[in-house]
Amino acid sequence: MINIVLFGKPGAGKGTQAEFLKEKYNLTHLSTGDIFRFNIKNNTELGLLAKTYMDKGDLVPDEVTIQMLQSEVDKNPQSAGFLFDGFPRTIAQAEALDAFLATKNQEITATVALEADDNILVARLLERGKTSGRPDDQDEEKIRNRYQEYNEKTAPLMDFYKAQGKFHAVNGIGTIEEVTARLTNVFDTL
Ligand SMILES: Nc1ncnc2c1ncn2[C@@H]1O[C@H](COP(=O)(O)OP(=O)(O)O)[C@@H](O)[C@H]1O
Repeated sequence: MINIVLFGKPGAGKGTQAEFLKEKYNLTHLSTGDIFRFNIKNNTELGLLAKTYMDKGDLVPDEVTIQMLQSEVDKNPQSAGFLFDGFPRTIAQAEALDAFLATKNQEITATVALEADDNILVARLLERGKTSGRPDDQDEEKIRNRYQEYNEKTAPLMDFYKAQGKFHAVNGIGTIEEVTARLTNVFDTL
């Protein structure tokens, strides 16, 4: 069983690459952003709560996010492994994930980061905002706020996983196929 954290800034291409990787490696793809958006669409209590944070580009509180993620993992007891996308995004989430997996005699196998320059990513998100309908992609100020959240709360995770010897990075700039090939090279060593 392999459990991978797909890591990277907003717009780095995690969702796009996850679609391919989950098929090739037979992993259950869990995107916290997608799960929150599904809840917003269906007007659930969780969705209404998450929306107040997401629309501003703020992170949803840890307690809510951790609980949701754990319940999604528990919905897939037969899974051959998980591909976590957009989670963990804070040290508290990463610690909670380690503790939760340990209760199942599991662990994170590796964290694989997609790296790209902020200016390229902001341009990508504004482009995506034209068609995605996502409010957080349509306003440069909200996008900048997401990067601030990333720098303050998520970037420290790189050292967290490096300290465990689990951090790998690939260049996220190039065609989708080029980036997929780089990711596959790393996954095949795990
Ligand atoms: N692990 C998480 N912790 C807190 N908030 C989250 C988490 N994952 C997603 N979110 C919320 O959902 C929003 C969108 O996330 P996501 O779809 O992963 O897009 P992106 O990576 O492009 O920002 C985030 O800005 C945040 O508000």
